[in-house]
This record gives sequence, structure tokens and C-alpha cells, in this order.
Amino acid sequence: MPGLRIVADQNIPSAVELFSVWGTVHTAVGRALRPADVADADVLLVRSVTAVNEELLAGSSVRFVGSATAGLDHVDTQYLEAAGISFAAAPGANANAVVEYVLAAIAAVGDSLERLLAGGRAGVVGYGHVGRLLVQRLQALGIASLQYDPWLDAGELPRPAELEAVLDCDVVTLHTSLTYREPWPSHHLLGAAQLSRLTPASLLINAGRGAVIDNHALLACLAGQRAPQCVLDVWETEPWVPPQLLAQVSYGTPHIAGYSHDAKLAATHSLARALAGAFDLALPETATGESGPPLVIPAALEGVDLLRHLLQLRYDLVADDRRLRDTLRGLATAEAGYSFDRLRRDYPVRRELAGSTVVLANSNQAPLARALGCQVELSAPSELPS
Ligand SMILES: NC(=O)C1=CN([C@@H]2O[C@H](COP(=O)(O)OP(=O)(O)OC[C@H]3O[C@@H](n4cnc5c(N)ncnc54)[C@H](O)[C@@H]3O)[C@@H](O)[C@H]2O)C=CC1
Ligand SMILES: O=C(O)C(=O)[C@H](O)COP(=O)(O)O
Repeated sequence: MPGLRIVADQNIPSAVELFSVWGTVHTAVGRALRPADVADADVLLVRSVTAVNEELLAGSSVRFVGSATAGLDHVDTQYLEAAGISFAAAPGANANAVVEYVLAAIAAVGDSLERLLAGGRAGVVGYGHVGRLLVQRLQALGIASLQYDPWLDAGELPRPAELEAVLDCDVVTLHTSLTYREPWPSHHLLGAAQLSRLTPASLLINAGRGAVIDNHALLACLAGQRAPQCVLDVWETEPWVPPQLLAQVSYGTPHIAGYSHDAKLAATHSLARALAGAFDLALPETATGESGPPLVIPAALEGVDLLRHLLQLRYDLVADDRRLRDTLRGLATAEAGYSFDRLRRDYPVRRELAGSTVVLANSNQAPLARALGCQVELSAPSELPS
């Protein structure tokens, strides 16, 4: 069906290249999309910053909406269904990127990694695409975890636990969708009472949605005597980040946990497949992404030093944190919001570690590299254990 009018968020990489075989692609600033921008469109492609609802789409000619995201809290899927508008998202496309962010955060904060490897436990809240992959990776590294996801049958979780027990783990990491739905809303799942279970020895990570934690209660908790360590990628008030909260966290980033180059491209391709399926269009052959250049690992590294080195090879949390703090310092609220969005728009190319080839001189290094999803090459191949 040639001649489709397609409106796409400017931050969906390769959207023009991939979708223009089916029509004209107009790119737009996702947060600023208004009804007039989509009134004549057939297809709308968004990211998480565009609220997709009746207000935006009523009276428009849009027949397909694609969201290049895992989270769906910005989309009124009931409205789309009632209005007969097809919808697709990109579940799982960025799960590995988020997992690598979380592991890098654990490696960066104090001795969290050492404690987990020495018999500590990670508490995983939300056992969807991200939670599942994280638990698999932890298991491969020999790290125990407990999981909380009351929407699933306990049998689907390797070690299901009550939220309280999960909060008592050494590392607590949040991967729930944002939902207000009873009986288990995730909105403000962690308020003052839940946060009070954390101790100075705990590390709390949120790379899900900001509003899963009551940010007022979090600020009070982090300013208190028994404050845990905390790493935040998401903020309840995005795109504005409260300076007081940023000042209290060990590391803060501008909602980029899922922003690997690989994940973004996978999401665009997944939307192209969905549109082709919905409109019965021929899907052109396109090259799939190549993994980055091989990574050469120093032979002397072993154990926790090797693991920390591997986890920080592809993702530099410290640099992302510094960029956010340097950018936001001293800015007024509105300007800070624009700057947050600009950091996301201009995010540097980041490749995933999983799928990367690592070149090892020491065959003892192979199990850890494999546990992180790397392809292993030995500089002397005959030494590689099977
Ligand atoms: N910071 C970032 O860059 C990214 C953030 N996200 C966020 O992380 C979330 C998780 O991603 P995926 O695993 O891909 O989504 P998913 O939809 O596969 O999994 C979400 C899980 O959360 C569970 N859940 C919902 N309410 C819950 C509650 N009250 N308590 C415990 N669990 C609950 C659901 O049952 C589901 O299993 C997304 O919904 C999105 O909001 C996802 C990707 C990137
Ligand atoms: O997939 C999700 O859900 C996310 O949170 C996205 O990775 C965030 O990116 P944007 O869609 O806001 O660019």
C-alpha cells in the first residue's frame, strides 16, 4: 500500500529509512505532538513521551500506532481498540540494554557486586522481559535472587517472594510496568513504609518508571539516617529532575537504561514488521545490525575484577551520570526539562555487551564472559574449554 502518511518521533532511529518505502515520513518532536500534527496521518510512530489517546487522535485518519517502547503507560490501548486503530509496541527489544545498565550500576556502587557474589541476594520487582532476563544473567553469574510479581502465577517465578522479603535483599531493582490497576497497582509501590525496610547496606535501583517510587518519600528516605544507596534512571517528574533528589543518589541518568543502539534499532524493526503485518505490506530486506568491534580483555583479570571490567566495557554509567549533573547544574525548571530531553535525543551510540565478541588470552575468563552473553574467542583457540 504505497503512499502512507507516516508521522514519527524524531528519536526513532532509522524510521525514515525503514518506513519511507511505504510512503512519506514526517518526523516530529514527540513531547510536542498535537492533534493537528497527526490529523492527516495514516500511521503514528511514538516513543514514551507522547500520550496517545482520544485527545490526540479523535477525528484523525490514523489507523496504526506503533510505540518503540516496552512500557505502555503513555498509550490508551482501550481507546485504540474501541476506535479500530491497530497498535504495536516493541516488547523485549530493550530488555538486554536495561539488564546491562542494572549490572553496571551494581558494579559501580561500593561493594554491592562483591556482596552479591559472596552469597548476597538481589530482589527483582517485576518479572517481565527485563526482570526475567536479569534473573537469568544473575543465575549465570551464580547470584541468587528473589522475585515479586503478583500478576503472575507463583509457578512462573524461580523464587517468588512477598514484596517485604524482596526489599530485604542486598540489591533491590524495579522492573514493573507502571499501572494503576487493582489489585496490584505499581504506582507508588514503594512509599515511606516500604522504603523504611531498606538499610545503608541496601542498593535500590529504579530503571522502570519514576512513579513506581513515591519520589517525595524517597527524598525523605535518602536524606535520613538509614539512607540506602540509590541509582535512578527514571524520575517521577520527568523531564524535570528535582536537584535535591539528584544530589542524594549515587548515580542518576536521564531515562536511558534501554538506550543501546542495538535496542533502538531492534524496536524500529519490530514496528516495521508489525505495520507490514497489519496492512499486508511487503517487508523489504534490510541489513540487521552488526555487533561492535571485538573487545580484547587483559589476560591478568579474573574473578570480580574481570566481571567489573566486562560490565563497564560497553556501558559507562559514571559518564552518563556526570553528563546529567553537568547539564542540569543551575538550570531553571523549564530549561532543565529541555536539557533532559536533549541529552536523550543526542545520546551517544552505545553497543550491548551481550552478542559482542570478546578476545581472551586466558581460558579461565571464558565462563564469566559467556555468562554475560558474549561470544568468546581465545587468542590461542586450542585452549578454549568446550
Ligand atoms: N528506563 C528505561 O530505559 C526503560 C524502562 N522500561 C520500563 O520497565 C518496565 C519493565 O519492562 P519490561 O520487563 O520489558 O516490561 P513487561 O511488560 O515485560 O514486564 C512488566 C512486568 O511488571 C509486572 N508488574 C506490574 N505491576 C506490578 C506490581 N504491582 N508489582 C510487581 N510487578 C508488577 C507485570 O506483571 C509484568 O510482568 C516497562 O514497563 C517500562 O515501564 C523498559 C525499558 C527501558
Ligand atoms: O521502552 C521503554 O519503556 C522506555 O522506557 C524507553 O526505553 C524510553 O525511551 P523513550 O521511548 O522515552 O525514548
